[in-house]
Amino acid sequence: MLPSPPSGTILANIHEHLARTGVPSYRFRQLVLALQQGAESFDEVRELPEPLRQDLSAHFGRTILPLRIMSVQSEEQVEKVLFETQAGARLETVHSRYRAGWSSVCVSSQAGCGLGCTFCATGAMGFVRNLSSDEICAQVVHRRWRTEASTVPDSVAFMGMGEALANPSVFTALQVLTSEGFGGLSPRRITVSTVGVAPNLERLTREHPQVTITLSVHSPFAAQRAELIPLERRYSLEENLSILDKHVVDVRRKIYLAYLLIAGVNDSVDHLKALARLVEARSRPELFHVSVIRYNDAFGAAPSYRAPTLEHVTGFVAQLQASGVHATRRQQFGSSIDAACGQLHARTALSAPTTAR
Ligand SMILES: C[S@@+](CC[C@H](N)C(=O)[O-])C[C@H]1O[C@@H](n2cnc3c(N)ncnc32)[C@H](O)[C@@H]1O
Ligand code: SF4
Repeated sequence: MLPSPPSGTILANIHEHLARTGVPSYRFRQLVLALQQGAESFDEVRELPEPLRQDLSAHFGRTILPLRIMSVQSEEQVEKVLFETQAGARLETVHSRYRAGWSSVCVSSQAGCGLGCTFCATGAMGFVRNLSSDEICAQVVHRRWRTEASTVPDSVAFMGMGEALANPSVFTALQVLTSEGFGGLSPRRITVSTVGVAPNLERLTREHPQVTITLSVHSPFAAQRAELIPLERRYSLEENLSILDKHVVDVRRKIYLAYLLIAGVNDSVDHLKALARLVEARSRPELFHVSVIRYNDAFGAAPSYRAPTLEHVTGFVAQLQASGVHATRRQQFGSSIDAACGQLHARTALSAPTTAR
């Protein structure tokens, strides 16, 4: 027996329509199974009788997935896809394949972002709109990254375009993705990265306690953090950290603190020491892991920003470790096709040939 799909999703609307028109519930199960196996239109669900397929197409349109591929760019194991929603908004999704067949998808939660962080290409675009839960889930289950072995990628990161915790539909998407019978993904394999929308961070810890959380820190000093991440003025780093302090005690799961290194801006010894003190002050410091990110050139970001040298990044990580902080450098791929952290701006179609399928 399938659980009822979360309301507001296309699955819920189909479920309701089938029940209202007296269609037996096993037809809905057949449809969900076909979707999990890659069907994208009602026509493709051959298990359903033709009149039912026609009725569903008439009510919901031919395509079940609400995204159309506009262009694809690849670099080694990374593929960036520019999608367009049915309403014409554009967003990018990045799929990576690692050794041993592991794959990961980095999804967008918004078209653009309204939070205006000064180092981020998506922030420079401004806010276009929140993506619906269907548009978010469609990025995860898209048949482009389906393999014979699995219908969904091994892990999902909300690290694409937008601030996930500024979009309430992300909560519905998490429900769908983690529900047995629908996405079926382990919440531990989902990461939500946020600059810290405190009330929704608290909600995330309550409703999805097993989801992995990354909080973007980027400066241990409030005044500077507010320059880099204007949302600091509304929800401070301290407020967000105190939510996480409680959460780690409750769930004993690792929390990631992202620290973006920009040369000459936030990479000094004073920054390092203050960051180490910030971690030491946590309720369970051993459960906080600092993930150091080297700045990627980002379209529309402050022109003076530069990436520190690799040696400097490695040294920063080593010194954090020497201070007793769990820290590593985040490996990044795809920068030559603007697919790395902070580089997504959904303008690929202007320069890239369409190789959609
Ligand atoms: C694009 S954001 C999306 C998730 C969420 N809005 C956030 O900021 O945490 C994902 C990660 O990319 C980082 N990022 C943004 N701009 C970057 C840049 N130019 N270079 C490297 N990382 C960047 C963010 O700080 C964040 O840790
Ligand atoms: S870093 Fe995250 S919150 Fe800031 S502008 Fe970019 S997507 Fe938005």
